[in-house]
Amino acid sequence: MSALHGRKVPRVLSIAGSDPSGGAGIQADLKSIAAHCGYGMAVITALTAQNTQGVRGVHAPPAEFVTQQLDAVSDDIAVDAVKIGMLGTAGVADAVGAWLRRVRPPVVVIDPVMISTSGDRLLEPAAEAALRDLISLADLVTPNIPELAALTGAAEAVTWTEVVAQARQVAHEHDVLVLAKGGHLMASDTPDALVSAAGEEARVSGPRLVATSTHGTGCSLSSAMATLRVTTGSWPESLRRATTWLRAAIARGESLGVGSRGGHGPVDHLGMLWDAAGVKPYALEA
Ligand SMILES: Nc1ncnc2c1ncn2[C@@H]1O[C@H](COP(=O)(O)OP(=O)(O)O)[C@@H](O)[C@H]1O
Ligand SMILES: Cc1ncc(COP(=O)(O)OP(=O)(O)O)c(N)n1
Repeated sequence: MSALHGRKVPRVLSIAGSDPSGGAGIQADLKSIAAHCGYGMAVITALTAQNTQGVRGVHAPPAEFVTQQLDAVSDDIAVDAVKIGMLGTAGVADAVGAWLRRVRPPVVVIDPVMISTSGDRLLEPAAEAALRDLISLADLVTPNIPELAALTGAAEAVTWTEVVAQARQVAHEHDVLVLAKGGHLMASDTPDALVSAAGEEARVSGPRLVATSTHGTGCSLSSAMATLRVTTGSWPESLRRATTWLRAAIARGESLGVGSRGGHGPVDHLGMLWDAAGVKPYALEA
């Protein structure tokens, strides 16, 4: 961490795809890192043409150019934590894996992005093996329920017990800590838990918010976890702080006025900070 005016600032690199509508991917990660007082950096693995309603197209850069971006950052800057999101192609996933083996930042979080909530593929099927290899290099992996099913080969979990069982299987097979997420359950609460091969290590839960502003929640949570792990040194404490923040960010997402044409809007990553700091950026009152 760098020391700035007595503060320790985590330098956090997001390796992910771009969402031009600003709610998911690199754009969500940078806002989430900033909301947790980190210095955010971004290596772009894919360009998507998407908005709050769905993905219209994906454009992948050559894998060599992803390596060039990664090296440009790590040759110059000490990376305290890395968050890996959408990888798109097998070539890009392999390039990220090769860099990770060479550089290995102290904290590595992988959000195994495969399919968006709108149902669009963000990882080509041929890249799934490369993604599995990457997971074994991570400290924490953060699959949602469909991603857990893809990783374990099981049917999608419908109960929290099934979620935890699948997360334990991933933890065992990849020797990694798993953040199991209950966002996709048909339940009145939304449990999230850190799961090792031995079982649940820490759980948080709260009532399910009646909200449409859930685009990019997985991206925002995983980059918050990467940043907070550097600051707190503890995964359970990172989970507690990240989910408390995320719930508030979901609750106030609608006030952004983004996604009001029938889509899933983004969360409000930074509004709480502005309120807490007494900053009044909006010309609401004369
Ligand atoms: N309606 C909701 N109310 C409260 N928390 C939610 C809601 N939907 C998702 N979350 C939270 O958002 C985070 C991401 O969860 P999830 O939707 O399962 O993953 P993903 O965004 O990767 O599909 C989790 O912390 C989950 O508990
Ligand atoms: C560029 C990009 N990366 C990841 C996602 C998926 O975002 P996620 O946080 O899993 O949430 P949903 O958008 O699927 O709800 C994405 N859409 N775009």
